[in-house]
Amino acid sequence: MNEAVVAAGVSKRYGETVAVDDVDLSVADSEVFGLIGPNGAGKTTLVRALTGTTPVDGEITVHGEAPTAVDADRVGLLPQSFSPPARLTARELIDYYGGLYATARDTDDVLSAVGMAAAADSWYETLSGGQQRRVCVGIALVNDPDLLFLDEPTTGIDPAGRQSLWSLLEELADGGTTIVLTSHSMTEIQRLADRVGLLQDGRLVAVGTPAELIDSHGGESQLVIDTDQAAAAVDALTDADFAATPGSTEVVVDGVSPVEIGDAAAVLSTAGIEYGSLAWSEPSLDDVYLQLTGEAFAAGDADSTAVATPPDTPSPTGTESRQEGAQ
Ligand SMILES: Nc1ncnc2c1ncn2[C@@H]1O[C@H](COP(=O)(O)OP(=O)(O)OP(=O)(O)O)[C@@H](O)[C@H]1O
Repeated sequence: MNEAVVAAGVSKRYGETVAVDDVDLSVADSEVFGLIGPNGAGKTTLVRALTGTTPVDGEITVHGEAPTAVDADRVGLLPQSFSPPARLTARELIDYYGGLYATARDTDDVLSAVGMAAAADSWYETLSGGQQRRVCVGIALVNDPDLLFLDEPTTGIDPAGRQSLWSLLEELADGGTTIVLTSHSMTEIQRLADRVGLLQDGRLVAVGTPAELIDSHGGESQLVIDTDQAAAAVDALTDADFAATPGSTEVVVDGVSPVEIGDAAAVLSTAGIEYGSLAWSEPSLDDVYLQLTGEAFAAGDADSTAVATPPDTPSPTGTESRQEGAQ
């Protein structure tokens, strides 16, 4: 398989700050590579290095050439901070940036692909933040690149808009476009990326497919039982060979497969233990991120978990999700 991007021993210092620290990385043709990591980890600096917009130590090739020498018609870039002329309409901006390339996609196609057909004739400065970001994504796509760098493409875009941009990026990826994207949304990365690299303090500390990373660093699936009889529940579950640990009003059972949820419920019923809900979750990229960075997430970006409620008990108290993501 051909490599679209290869970085070897790439480092970047800003004075005393080591923004990128000896990173080796390769991205194959048609691959979607996601870069994750805390604020200040070096994601933007690495994207800037790979696109030749900042000089670095080390070796980088893009389509076999130095990033500054590569054919601009083949590469698209959405920087993290990008402010196109404010008093041009969305349509004029797509037209304008398209005119900078030898060939460009049809302006109306681009506008509709990024969900901006209806507001195409509004000045950029009058658009909402999310609409502005959509226009910027459109600008990055306008030359129909076969290699696309997107630095936090969906920041500020509402959930429906994000879903449609994810579909758009999936279509591009299915069509063979190589994509390097950064994101703080683990949902986004898990959905889009074939492989993921986690940067921390400038170093690439883990690389792999989402499944590989979850396998190595995500921990086990968990069943969380909401009950006032935590100690008795732990005793009963432990006797039945479940790995149960008590909390104040809950019991956490590690390593429970979906088919074992019913067995755990039966153990509780047999022991006469009342509970409010059973919430099952499998490890996700969020858990990998938490494990490797030691950071905690803010609320938001919840995905689904399976919840079972016993008969004749109060309504469930809610779901616990291990797929909460920082946005
Ligand atoms: N132009 C600059 N001058 C000085 N320091 C910089 C500059 N750009 C980035 N840095 C520093 O380099 C480090 C990496 O920053 P970078 O923007 O690459 O991180 P990031 O992972 O993209 O963060 P975020 O998730 O907040 O976007 C940070 O410590 C940042 O303060």
